[in-house]
Amino acid sequence: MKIFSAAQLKKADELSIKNQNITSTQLMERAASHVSAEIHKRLQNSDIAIKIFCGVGNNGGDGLVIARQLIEKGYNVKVFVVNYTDNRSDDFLINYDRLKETTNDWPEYIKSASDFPEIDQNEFVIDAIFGIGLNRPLEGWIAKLVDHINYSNAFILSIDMPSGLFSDRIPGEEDRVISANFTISFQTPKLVFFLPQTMDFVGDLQILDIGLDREFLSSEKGQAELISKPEARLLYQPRKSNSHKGNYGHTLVVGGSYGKIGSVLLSSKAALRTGAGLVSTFIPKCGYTILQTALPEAMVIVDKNDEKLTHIDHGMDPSVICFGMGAGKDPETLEAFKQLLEQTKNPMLIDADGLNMISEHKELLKFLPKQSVLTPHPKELQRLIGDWKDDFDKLKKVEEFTRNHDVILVLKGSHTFIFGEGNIYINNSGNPGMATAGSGDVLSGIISGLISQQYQPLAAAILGVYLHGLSGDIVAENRSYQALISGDIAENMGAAFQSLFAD
Ligand SMILES: NC(=O)C1=CN([C@@H]2O[C@H](COP(=O)(O)OP(=O)(O)OC[C@H]3O[C@@H](n4cnc5c(N)ncnc54)[C@H](O)[C@@H]3O)[C@@H](O)[C@H]2O)[C@@H](O)CC1
Ligand SMILES: Nc1ncnc2c1ncn2[C@@H]1O[C@H](COP(=O)(O)OP(=O)(O)O)[C@@H](O)[C@H]1O
Ligand SMILES: [K+]
Repeated sequence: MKIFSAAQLKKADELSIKNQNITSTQLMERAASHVSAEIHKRLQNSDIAIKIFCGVGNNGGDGLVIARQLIEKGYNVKVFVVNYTDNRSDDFLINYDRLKETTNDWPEYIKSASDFPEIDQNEFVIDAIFGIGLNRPLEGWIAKLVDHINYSNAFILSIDMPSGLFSDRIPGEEDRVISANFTISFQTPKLVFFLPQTMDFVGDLQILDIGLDREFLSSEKGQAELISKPEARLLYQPRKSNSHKGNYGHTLVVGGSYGKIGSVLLSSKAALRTGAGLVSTFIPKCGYTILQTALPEAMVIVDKNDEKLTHIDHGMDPSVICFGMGAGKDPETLEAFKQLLEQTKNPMLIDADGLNMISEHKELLKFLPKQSVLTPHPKELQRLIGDWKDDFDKLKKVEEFTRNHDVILVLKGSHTFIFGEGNIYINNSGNPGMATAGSGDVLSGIISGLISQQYQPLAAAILGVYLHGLSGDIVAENRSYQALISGDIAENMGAAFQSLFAD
């Protein structure tokens, strides 16, 4: 699903009104009807007290329509107009009149802090104060109202955006933003719903299709693309029945040091479980018995050195080399890594200490094979590209980096971002149970396993990240977040592949 900017969404609204020959009031009615239907489905005529806070723009207009429709269904609704200005949008005014025709319990006006209503923690608050029209931080009593709502501990549903959240910048520390439990947003998600600095304001997220112009939505380039099952499915390449292991490539996993052989084991197992035809490992001697015992399906070649990598003379022609997990940064390992980079022409996957060595020796960047996949977590990224001002600045810097070095970059996190070929992809699978040692090693193996099967590196990164999260989700469902360990993610790849086509 594409992610659009506020300006693009406004354009989509205008085009839809023109091409569908409807008024903006009708579009608002349609959008808000979807929301009230959704609320009705969940509340099932409960007698919970609903307080709806409406701004005086179109987000407030949505709130008024939702109020009217819920009142018509018999819900216990109280409407408050957050009167931050005496100007009103046309559709606010139209829907204000319509609301008055529906109820004698007219909206109350909030013009200062003394007008704030009490909000009980058992009530249901609908936040329709500001949507994508917010263009400056909330001030004075409106900022206080946001605190008042947040501190009430009531359940908060935000319409389109949590009020106070900008669609194109990070709020400052002093800025007030509604902390929603649930956000229902129109047509497409907004980029800030996925950034680490702003995602917590959103709560659970639901996107409602309000029937905006299809032609525009499909032809316009988004700011980013959200990767869920339908998008991941499109990248999948079926296996031919008339095939053999040679068709699925050879993944060489290079890494490990004394006490960290497990990382190579995790990556190698993940590559095999993802479908690589052959998997070999190149490790220090101390890992030989461990690997041969724990993973008999993999071949093992060892370094001359017992405890670290010093000469990576693998003598093979692998489809892809996955480098760095547990490798350490010993000067001899650094030298061996440099030679490996110089010798390798195919795209590589570089993780962990591979990334750290590049960060400390930026001259290595020029030896990176084109279209290699780098998989940093945020700390590794900071070592690689330096500091950033905020998450938007980070996106810009990573885009520049991937362009300058012709690489794919997988920025791991609760929503992993994939950068490549001028686009940003945001992963929508995964869960906090995956915040556990070694889950990054498993991801490296999965992506490498896909590259070895001739997926393009960018497609391998997107599909690999999605499947990794999906596998983690299936494990967490059966075992809980706490009990999930990274080996489970690799073991469970079968269920992830099956689930890709299950519905
Ligand atoms: N046809 C349409 O236009 C549709 C619009 N929809 C709704 O319309 C919303 C956008 O509506 P608007 O463009 O009216 O904008 P908002 O309702 O988000 O904001 C209203 C106005 O408040 C002013 N404002 C911004 N920041 C402020 C601040 N800090 N303090 C005081 N005033 C401030 C701005 O002038 C802004 O236009 C969407 O988020 C969505 O909820 C939906 O009904 C779908 C259809
Ligand atoms: N809260 C979370 N939600 C979803 N995925 C997560 C979460 N925390 C971590 N992950 C995933 O787990 C992996 C952790 O990788 P990494 O930090 O390299 O760990 P390690 O070094 O232990 O292997 C990444 O793929 C990341 O996206
Ligand atoms: K809102």
